[in-house]
Amino acid sequence: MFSTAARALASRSLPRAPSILPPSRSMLTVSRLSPSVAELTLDKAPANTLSLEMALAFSAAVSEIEADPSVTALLLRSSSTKIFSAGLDISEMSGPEPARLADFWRAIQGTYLSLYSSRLATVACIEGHAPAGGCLLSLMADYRIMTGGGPRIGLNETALGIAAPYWLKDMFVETVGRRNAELALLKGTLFTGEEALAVGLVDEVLPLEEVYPRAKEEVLKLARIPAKGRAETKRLLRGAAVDELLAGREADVAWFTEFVLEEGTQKGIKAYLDSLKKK
Ligand SMILES: CCCCC/C=C\CCC/C=C/CC(=O)SCCNC(=O)CCNC(=O)[C@H](O)C(C)(C)COP(=O)(O)OP(=O)(O)OC[C@H]1O[C@@H](n2cnc3c(N)ncnc32)[C@H](O)[C@@H]1OP(=O)(O)O
Repeated sequence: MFSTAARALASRSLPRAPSILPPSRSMLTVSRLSPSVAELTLDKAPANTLSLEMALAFSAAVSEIEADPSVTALLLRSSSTKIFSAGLDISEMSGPEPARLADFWRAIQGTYLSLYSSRLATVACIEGHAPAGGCLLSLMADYRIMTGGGPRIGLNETALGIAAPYWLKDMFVETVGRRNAELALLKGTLFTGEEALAVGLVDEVLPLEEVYPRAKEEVLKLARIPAKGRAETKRLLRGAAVDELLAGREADVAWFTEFVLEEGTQKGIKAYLDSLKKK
């Protein structure tokens, strides 16, 4: 929906090196809820983490869905009711090969560029945990419905000793407001559904069994809103943020790779990965 030039720039910057595997569709499934509504299901056990291949497959799937003019809306969900997505695949950042690490970050940027700028009406059905990059995926949607009680959502980067990139931080600030964002980002808060609703991070909270039916109902409703007006409104709301990342994409890659490759960061990443595996 954004300018053709911006789109071309976005796709030209995606990894093209021969060492990169082609996007695998086995980590995602795409189906139709109705002739005009697609459903994209994250299906990468055990935690739907965003590896390089997963991030590439995600953007490719969104672009493919968007390329079909009969589709006006998209429902994003997970095949697991326990984990929506556990965020970035931390093993991509542990002892990484620098060129792959840079491609990994370009691919993560690509997930944002593909969904946040989408012409489609988008709903995230968050039945399970959505920390960090999992929260990022849901923030790129237009509407979020989450399970109450157990699962957590939020940007916990600070608690892990890292910082969210500016484009993710900005999307969070836009969603929950400046003060709520400061409090949450500085502490690395992971919210329950009810807490997330109170700060505006999600739009509805329901018992698990009601989340998917309600998300389907909402996306089918949003699909009926006139597509052209919606697409232009989204461009007016989000275009500047998307253009800012497009213009500074490689600087953002440099920020990320330098930070991750530092010795101290590597020690922290390894310790965190080990703690996850020992759980
Ligand atoms: C952390 C340093 C990163 C440095 C980057 C530097 C700067 C960049 C800043 C950019 C922003 C980063 C955003 C991110 O997304 S970083 C990732 C943050 N994610 C998390 O902290 C979530 C970690 N996971 C959990 O807390 C839990 O898994 C859970 C989501 C609450 C679910 O718990 P549970 O149901 O108990 O499942 P398990 O914990 O047993 O997990 C199953 C399985 O999956 C592996 N796993 C989970 N999360 C990740 C992950 N993010 N990356 C890689 N692997 C992960 C976990 O180790 C288990 O594996 P095994 O079955 O083999 O034991």
